Formats: sequence, C-alpha cells, structure tokens
Amino acid sequence: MEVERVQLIASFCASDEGAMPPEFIRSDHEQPCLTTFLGPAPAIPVIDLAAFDGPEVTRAIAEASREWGIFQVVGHGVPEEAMRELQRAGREFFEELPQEEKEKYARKEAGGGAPASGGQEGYGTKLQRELEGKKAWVDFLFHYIAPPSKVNHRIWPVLPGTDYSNGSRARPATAIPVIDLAAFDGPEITRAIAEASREWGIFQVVGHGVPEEVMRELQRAGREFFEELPQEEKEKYARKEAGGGAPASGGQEGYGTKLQRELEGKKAWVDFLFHYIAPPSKVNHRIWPVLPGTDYRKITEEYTKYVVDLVDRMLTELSKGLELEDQALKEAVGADSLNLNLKINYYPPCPRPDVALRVVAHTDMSAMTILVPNDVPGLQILKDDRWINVDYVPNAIIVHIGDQIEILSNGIYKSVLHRSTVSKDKVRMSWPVFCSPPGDSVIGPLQQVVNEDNPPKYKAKMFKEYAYCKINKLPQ
Ligand SMILES: O=C(O)CCC(=O)C(=O)O
Ligand SMILES: [Fe+2]
Repeated sequence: MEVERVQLIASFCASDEGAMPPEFIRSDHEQPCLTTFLGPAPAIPVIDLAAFDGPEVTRAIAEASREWGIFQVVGHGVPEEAMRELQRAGREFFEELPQEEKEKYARKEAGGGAPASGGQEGYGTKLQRELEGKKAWVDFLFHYIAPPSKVNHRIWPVLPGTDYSNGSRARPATAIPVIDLAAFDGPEITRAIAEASREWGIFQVVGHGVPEEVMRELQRAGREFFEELPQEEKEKYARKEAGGGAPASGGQEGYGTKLQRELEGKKAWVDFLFHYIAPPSKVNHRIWPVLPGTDYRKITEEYTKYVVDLVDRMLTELSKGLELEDQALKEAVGADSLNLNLKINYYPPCPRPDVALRVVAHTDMSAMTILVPNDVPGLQILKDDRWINVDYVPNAIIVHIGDQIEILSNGIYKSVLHRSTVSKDKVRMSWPVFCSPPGDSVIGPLQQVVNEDNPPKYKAKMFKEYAYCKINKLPQ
C-alpha cells in the first residue's frame, strides 16, 4: 500500500480548504484553537552559552530544566553557516527531489524499498501508532547520526545540490566565505583563509574569540556617540576639515564627514569618528569621546586587546598560506608598531538609496581591515565584475585584505574592491579597524614570493608615501 504523503495532500488543500481529509481533524481535547493558552505567559528561557562564565550557565540550565524541561540556547558554537546548510539540505530533500526519488528512502511502513533499512529509519509519514485513528500533519526523514557504528549511510539521501553527509555543498561563487576559527584544526584554517584571501580578498570569521558582550558594548558606545550626544558635544571632537577644535588632534583623527578627496565632486552619505587604538604610544585619549552612558575608553581598550590577537592570528595564517615563516607578514607590517585605527561609520537613512552611496568603491590602503557591522547590510564587493552583497552574519567579524598585504604577497592575496549602499529607513553602522604599517616602513613584494617567473608587480615605497598618493588620488 502506498502511503499518501502529507506534502502531497497539502498541495491539494492549499487551493480548497474543504479537501482536507477528516482524519487530520483532531478531537476537541487536542485542537489547538481550543487548547492553546493565549494569555500572558512567562517566556521559555533563552540561555547564552557564550556570555556567562561557568557557574552561571550551570545554574541557568539546571533551573530551566527543573522549571520548564525546555530552553533555547544561543552562543552555542554551532556556526550559522552549518545551520543554514543543514536547513538547505533538508529543504532540498523535501522540496526539490522528485517524489519517486524520495520514495527510494521510504521506511517499511510504506512497503518502501529503503535500501538496506531495517527498522525505523528513512522517509516516513507516521512514526507512532495513530491515536483514535487521527493522523499527524507531517512527513519526515529519520536516521542515526551517531555513534558511527549505528550510522547507515545508505539511508542518507544523495542530493544534486548539497553534499548531505558533509553538510557543505559545492557553493556557487556568490557566497563570501564564512570561516569558523573555532571549528577546524590548524591546516584547514590556514587553507580556508589563504584561499578566501586569494579568491575574494574578504571573508567573515566566526568563532573568533571576541565575546558577544564586547561586540555589543562596542556598538552601544558608537550608537551613543552618534545618536545621543548633542551636536555641539560631537563637534568638540571634530577633525580639522571642519575647522573643528578637536583637542590636540593633529591630523586625521576625530569626528568627520569626509576622509578622502572627493571624486567628481560627489559626496559620500556618511559621518564617522576616527582615531588610533594601538600602539599605545600613538593613542590620544583626548580625542576619545566621553559619553554619559558608556565607558568609551574601557570598552574600546577591551575590544582593542581582542583585535590585536585576531590580527596576529590572521597575519600568521596568511604567512603560512604563502609558505613563509609564521611571523613573516607581521614583521613586514611593523610587528608591534602596527598602527590600528578605529573608524566608526554612521550612515543615516537616505531618501534616495537608488542613487546615493554610503561609501564609494575603494580598496583599503591598510594591510588588513577588521570590521564589525551592525545588522543593517550594505557592504558590497566586486567579484568577477559584479557587485555582491556581504550578508549579515550575527556576531561575525569581516576581514578585508588591504593594499599592503596585496603588495607584500605580490598580488597573490587580493585587496578587495568594496563599497557601501544606503538604506531608505535604517541606520547602518560599521566599526572597521584599519591595520597599517608605520609611515616609514617600506612596503614592497616580499623577497620570498618573487622570482624570475614572478617578478615584482608593485613598487616598494614607504607607507606614508603610498597613503599620500592614495588619499590625493595620485598614481602610485
Ligand atoms: O560600512 C562598511 O561596511 C564599509 C566601510 C568601509 O569600507 C570603510 O570605511 O573603509
Ligand atoms: Fe573600506
């Protein structure tokens, strides 16, 4: 006997409610319209596994299990990418495989011919004996995933678009890589980072070790500066461009509206705050805003510690990816004298998102840029002549390869061309940290990556000269 799949029945009753077979209509004591409590109810606990330390997590989990027997976890360490792929694979099985393909995985209930499936495993429509002859509105796929000795891969579907057992499919060339720094072991990370830097010049990292709390606070501080300080307070931090009186700010630092010379007289839809965060000798705390609600200095210093570690790690991986000594790139960009500048970009909603740009197309002149975005997308990169959106991935940090790494690697790693679009009704903010060599460091292709077949493609010059030409749109 053929089992009538719920998915098929649903497609009939989508157009005709009356076509719903009576065996799906539950008895009164089960009908959700009669039995769901709609009054104010306490919320099922949501526990952030990453935000607390040990005893607090233990307490929260034990309490939720005593009181509720159910809770949700976030900060659980399962990369978003893995969850998305898992869901894609499932959707592909149910929504894209032809019915006769699905039936190849059918459980015995259907007299199905699931290859080598003995018992409960497979594609099915009914798992338990029906109560009072009532049926459940669900089809499912069911199989062991552990322990390995119990897993029967012959019951796992083979899908055209997804590698079901791997969870990672052959991805179209439109997805910017998301790399989980916590999930892989060493060589795999190196490979993923090097490949992303060669192919894309940009990638997102999760499992990066910067606590969610620190990222949230960083964002709170930035929002407070732009949205809560009165304008005249903000102007106290203004850069010289505005004739501003930024206390003791010599050059580029401070609250500003234009960083580069404008092209064709067109302006970018952005204000920003810009200042050093490392090395300590370059930091001028007088330019760091004092905010009523947030300890700007504390949170910025805290974030800086994590960024320094993350940059170190990225430079090490990129060096390894070129088969150089671990410290090669780090030393080339000035080691502990590497300059870190934080820029907080504030892009207000714009009435004409179709014609304005927040930030025009550019590559960063830095060695590398580490960017935390808010949840309003807008960043785009150019790949194979097409502008591609960088998706918002919660808690991810975006890593851009900048011009100096491209030069040092003699073009093996790409400095990514990017821009930012505007939104009609939402504020985008982003927190890039530009990691640049000291001004008098001479940057050119590393000896170890050039040879007769690969002659240097770039001139060696002092970073400050490079920056001067870049800012003034002069040839390099
Ligand atoms: O907002 C963004 O994501 C892009 C910012 C940017 O590219 C920059 O400030 O250099
Ligand atoms: Fe940029």
